Amino acid sequence: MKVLKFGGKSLANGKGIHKVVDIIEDKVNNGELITVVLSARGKSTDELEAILDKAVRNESYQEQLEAFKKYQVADYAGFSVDDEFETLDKLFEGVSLLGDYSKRIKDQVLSQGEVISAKLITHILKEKGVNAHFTDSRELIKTDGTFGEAQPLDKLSKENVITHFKKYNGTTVNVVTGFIASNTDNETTTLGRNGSNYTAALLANYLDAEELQNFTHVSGIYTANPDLVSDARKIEKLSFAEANELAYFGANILHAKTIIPLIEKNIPLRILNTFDHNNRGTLITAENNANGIKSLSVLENVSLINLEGRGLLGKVGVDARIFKALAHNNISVSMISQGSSERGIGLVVGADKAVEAKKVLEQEFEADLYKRDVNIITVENDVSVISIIGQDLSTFHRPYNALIKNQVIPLLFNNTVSGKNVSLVVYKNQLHKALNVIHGEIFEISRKINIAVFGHGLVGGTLIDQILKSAKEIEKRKKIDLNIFAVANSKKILLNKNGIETSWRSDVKEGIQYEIGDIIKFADKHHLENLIAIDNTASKEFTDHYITLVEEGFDLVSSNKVANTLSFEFYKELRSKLEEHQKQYLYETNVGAGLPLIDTIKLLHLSGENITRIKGVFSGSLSYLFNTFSKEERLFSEVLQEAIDKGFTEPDPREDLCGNDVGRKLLILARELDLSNEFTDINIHNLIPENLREGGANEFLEKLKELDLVYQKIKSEQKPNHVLRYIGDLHGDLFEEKGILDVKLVSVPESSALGQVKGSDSIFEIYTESYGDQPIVIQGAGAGAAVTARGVFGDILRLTEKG
Ligand SMILES: NC(=O)C1=CN([C@@H]2O[C@H](COP(=O)(O)OP(=O)(O)OC[C@H]3O[C@@H](n4cnc5c(N)ncnc54)[C@H](O)[C@@H]3O)[C@@H](O)[C@H]2O)C=CC1
Ligand SMILES: N[C@@H](CC=O)C(=O)O
Repeated sequence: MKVLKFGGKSLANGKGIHKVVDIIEDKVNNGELITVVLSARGKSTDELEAILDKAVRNESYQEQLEAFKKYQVADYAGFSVDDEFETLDKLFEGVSLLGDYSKRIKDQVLSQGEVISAKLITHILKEKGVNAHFTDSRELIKTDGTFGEAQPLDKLSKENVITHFKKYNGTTVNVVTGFIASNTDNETTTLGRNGSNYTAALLANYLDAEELQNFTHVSGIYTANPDLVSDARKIEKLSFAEANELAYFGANILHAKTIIPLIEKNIPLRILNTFDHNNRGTLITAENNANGIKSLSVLENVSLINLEGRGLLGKVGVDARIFKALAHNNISVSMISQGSSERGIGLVVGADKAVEAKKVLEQEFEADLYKRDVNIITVENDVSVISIIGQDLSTFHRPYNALIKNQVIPLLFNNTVSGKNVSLVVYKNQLHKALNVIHGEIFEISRKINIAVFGHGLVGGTLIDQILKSAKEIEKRKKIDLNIFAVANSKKILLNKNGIETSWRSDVKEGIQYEIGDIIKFADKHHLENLIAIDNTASKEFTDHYITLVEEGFDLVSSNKVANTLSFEFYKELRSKLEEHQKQYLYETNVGAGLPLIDTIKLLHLSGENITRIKGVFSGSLSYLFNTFSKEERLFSEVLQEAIDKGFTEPDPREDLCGNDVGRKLLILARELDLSNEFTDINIHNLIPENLREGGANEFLEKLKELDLVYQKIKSEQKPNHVLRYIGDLHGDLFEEKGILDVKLVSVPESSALGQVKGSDSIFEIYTESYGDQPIVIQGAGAGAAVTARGVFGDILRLTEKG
């Protein structure tokens, strides 16, 4: 015999109830021996409770009661539950008159939900020719007299069940009311919330059932609640011990007490979906899983009570007093954690008990509060407990670090000594994000990295295309899901929590106006984790948002060099904010575009290698300009225009020509060596003649030809076999506070290392103490959207590894 239990959602009007009847019919037609246990339909129990509350306040409840009745008989001609409705009318009338009701009355009211449900299904089954028998569990399950949470009297109940099932057996399908029972005076009692599951487990136990099938609206037990974690996976098999842990820690389709009767008789429990009944669901048996399972469960309606006081230090019996006082008032503690100094003790209790718990503790510790041994007892209401079932402390650092990185700081955590379970208390408004972060970490599911791209010009646009093109491959190889949820220019933003599409260029035109706070709110609203902001602008204004972004949990990647070349004070402030919030800032493309320069210098410096000088052609655009102009008989303005058209220059090419861009790169390298130079310390040879320095970029571009004569003269005045190069040179005593930074145009022999540089290549000569006169040379394309975007992409991937 199999016991089938159907929950309220399965029995709701519409699709649900038909599915339930189909499942029962199918089993009967297959010759299976079954017993059916039912909950009240839809939200009937909650509705009956709500009507009761109105009645006791002497408010009008008739309309709600009529709606309840209508729902129960809807579409079922010939089905009558007049007796139950009459009972309800009388009970509500009495409660309304008295302005009071007892738990006994409440049990009588609520029990009608199950009775109506079982009667209806019996009626429908009979109409379909199934030999169904309505079975009122009050005649079978006998309990003690604790109304609202009665305990079954096993011996008596078992005898009743066996006698009943001897009489109604064979092809008869007993349709049993769940949740309700009666005491030895035959008064109605209930088994507490989730009581229908308990009824089913008791019947399975008494009847030595082969399996208990619990039909719900979900397809089994998941690694986390799928409503909160979209990547949650179904668990195929669980042991009772694991199920028990899950049940205790809030997996609301399991309840600890329902498992015990099954464990006793080794009866497998299968969690199934009424709406997808071909799915095999989750099977729970006595068999232990070799690898153990991991799952996240949540207790949402809890409060955190904190008892704080210096005087608790070393005092014996403080915990005992807490537990005794709370237990005396029937308040259960689901979690406790205390500092080794015993100065603070945190307890988790049900949210509905928090006020009472605080009062009880204040009474218990009245004298200690007076003596200031206890300073304060506080209640934090908006919290939830996440339990990582199957987790021990050996690998807990991974989800924990991920939480901190995502700015979810647990208020309290504890673990079990035996068994595997770590629980954390987090603020409720961070629950969704916390679950997703932990889930992504503990399962080998792709870790989602949520990226906001600011600036979608040459570099930004190329980067977005590169990411979209490689995202699938990266997910396959590295289990990282790169999700671009925002693309913005200075005015408009395109937002999509599930990631932008390849049509982003046209979509962004339809974007909305925004302020930086809107992106932060968007990320918060959609619980986006592992946030990275990418700055592909050349804007000073945008760098004003860096600190806010870091404070709001974003890592930063930037091709924009401005932030690293503002005042040294800002440079330090940004780094201290990054440290404070455990965020990263990567900017490999700031010097040398896609070349691995910053990383190399950082490593050399960190490993104690003394760098004595860095010299070279730092600008890709000016490299192209002078390499080409020196070699070919062409106009300076024509070659310059070519460098602009190839995307080598800054958005405003004057930034290259005036030396600022090379100056910035030099300053960035100097600061990597812990020098505290300011931009004003750089000696820059400005390539723009003074008469062309005023006015806007467009005006300048119209006058490019005026540069031709100037540079033709410089070119012709060189020594033979010499070429022009625009170089950066960081030298001086680099162990002092500041180095010497020069940016200048030089004429060098064509045969020298600098003289041989080609195309838009940059060359960096790094002199160190160990390498002596032979510098480490890094050379390659120093500008261009594709190489730069690739460098930014590299920084993003580096960040995902650090995470
Ligand atoms: N082109 C190259 O070879 C290299 C460029 N870089 C850096 O890459 C950055 C981007 O360069 P390009 O793509 O060539 O410039 P671009 O002019 O093509 O693109 C810049 C984009 O930033 C947007 N923007 C400007 N202010 C903004 C703000 N406040 N908020 C949001 N968006 C804003 C603009 O609307 C534009 O879409 C620059 O900082 C540049 O120095 C770095 C290394 C090499
Ligand atoms: N404009 C810059 C681009 C890279 O930083 C250059 O020419 O090098």
